[in-house]
Amino acid sequence: MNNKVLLNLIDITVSFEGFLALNKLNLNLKKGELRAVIGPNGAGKTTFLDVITGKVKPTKGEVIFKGKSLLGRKEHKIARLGVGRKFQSPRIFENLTVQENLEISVSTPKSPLNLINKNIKDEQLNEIERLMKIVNLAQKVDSKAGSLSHGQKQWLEIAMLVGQKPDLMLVDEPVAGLTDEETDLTADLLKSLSGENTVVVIDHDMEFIRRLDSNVSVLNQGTVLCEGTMETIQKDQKVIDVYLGRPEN
Ligand SMILES: Nc1ncnc2c1ncn2[C@@H]1O[C@H](COP(=O)(O)OP(=O)(O)OP(=O)(O)O)[C@@H](O)[C@H]1O
Repeated sequence: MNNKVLLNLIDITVSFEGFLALNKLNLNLKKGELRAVIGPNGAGKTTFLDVITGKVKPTKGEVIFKGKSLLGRKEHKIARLGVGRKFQSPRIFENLTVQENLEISVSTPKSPLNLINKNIKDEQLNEIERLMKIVNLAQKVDSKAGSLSHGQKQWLEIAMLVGQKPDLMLVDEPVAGLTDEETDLTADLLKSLSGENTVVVIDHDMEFIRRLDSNVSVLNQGTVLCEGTMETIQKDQKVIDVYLGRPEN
């Protein structure tokens, strides 16, 4: 892993008709880093992702990605610059096979036409094989994506995201609704992707976050309350008061 900063959020404020969803949020990410972002409901986690992807325009502040400001850029331009996002519920093509879904993700330009024309190069087929192994779906290549378990659908979508080779992967609540075993496998998968990939993961499941073994940013009321290893944040009284001390955590 190198120490190059990939993403820099500086004093980001987002106001929704006067309500501050983000309030002078500062956060830096290094290339190759895996970062967990946690915090109580309404802390601003989704808004934080929305600012990076360009869905929400900050009222104040600056977002620097690969040395360039993202402010004022359209969502698709930011995606093209190398920001990929996985939403909470899988957005896969249920009627296509696992292989076909991955063919779409690695095809350039991205279009189902490339799939219909079987416009897939050898190196892309190799990449698909590699991705299927990473997410443990090699036995399911010809299965319709719709027939996969919820966990397998999540992994397929993660593989599709990796296949697009983004410089930054944003992963929103990947383990909601997964079994304990699937949750552990998802943590191991995301861990294995870091180094090569820079990954931000948002979730509420503390066992999952612990297993990621990454640095954690705790958001509260639109700002970073605490940052550090799981050990560090668990001992922080502010974090205990606003988040970890609550019975559901
Ligand atoms: N478009 C909007 N208009 C007004 N308020 C909004 C809008 N989007 C979000 N908010 C408010 O901003 C705050 C932060 O919301 P956000 O969804 O970012 O929190 P979160 O940490 O992702 O919460 P959760 O864990 O529940 O998903 C919340 O109080 C929410 O109600």
